Amino acid sequence: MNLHVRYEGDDDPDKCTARKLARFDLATLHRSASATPYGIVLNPHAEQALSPADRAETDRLVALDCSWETAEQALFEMPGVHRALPFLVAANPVSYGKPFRLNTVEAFAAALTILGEREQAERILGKFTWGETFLELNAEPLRRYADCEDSTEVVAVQQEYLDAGEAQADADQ
Ligand SMILES: C[S@@+](CC[C@H](N)C(=O)[O-])C[C@H]1O[C@@H](n2cnc3c(N)ncnc32)[C@H](O)[C@@H]1O
Repeated sequence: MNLHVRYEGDDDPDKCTARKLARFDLATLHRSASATPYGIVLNPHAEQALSPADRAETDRLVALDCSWETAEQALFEMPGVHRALPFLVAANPVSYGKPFRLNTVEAFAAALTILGEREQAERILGKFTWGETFLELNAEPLRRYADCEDSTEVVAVQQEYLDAGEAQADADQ
């Protein structure tokens, strides 16, 4: 799939995973929403979860690279099919262990895996020392999401992980 990034440029450029992908010609950066092509927009505020059914939409994936402080709903206003990623855990050094808080390359890799493009997911993560850890940490949920038919099934699988997390938190109290 073709990877596109609406690049806001307000995060540490040295740690920016989108810039690194672009340096290796693995993604294309766009400086404005209007310059960003239509695609499946990876948007944590979206109402619908990404599922394998979205493969039929387009062969373009779009992420918004900005700091989490500015990642409000309004910044995501761009044309496309907006989808949230289901429960997955970050493996990058900035947000290690945090659910839903993936960086750009992790979000692309998760989406590619759910959409059946596992090799491309491995290729982009291969540029980061911690990249393989993301696939290891999330091996089971990624496999299960990729086996789902549609968004309703993905949400049902996600619920199992959320419930398990709550039960663990209760047991720890
Ligand atoms: C907020 S930026 C932070 C990027 C970071 N500066 C970097 O260098 O990778 C991460 C982007 O990945 C995508 N993303 C992350 N978590 C997501 C989720 N749970 N659902 C949908 N998209 C997500 C979104 O496009 C989001 O804007």
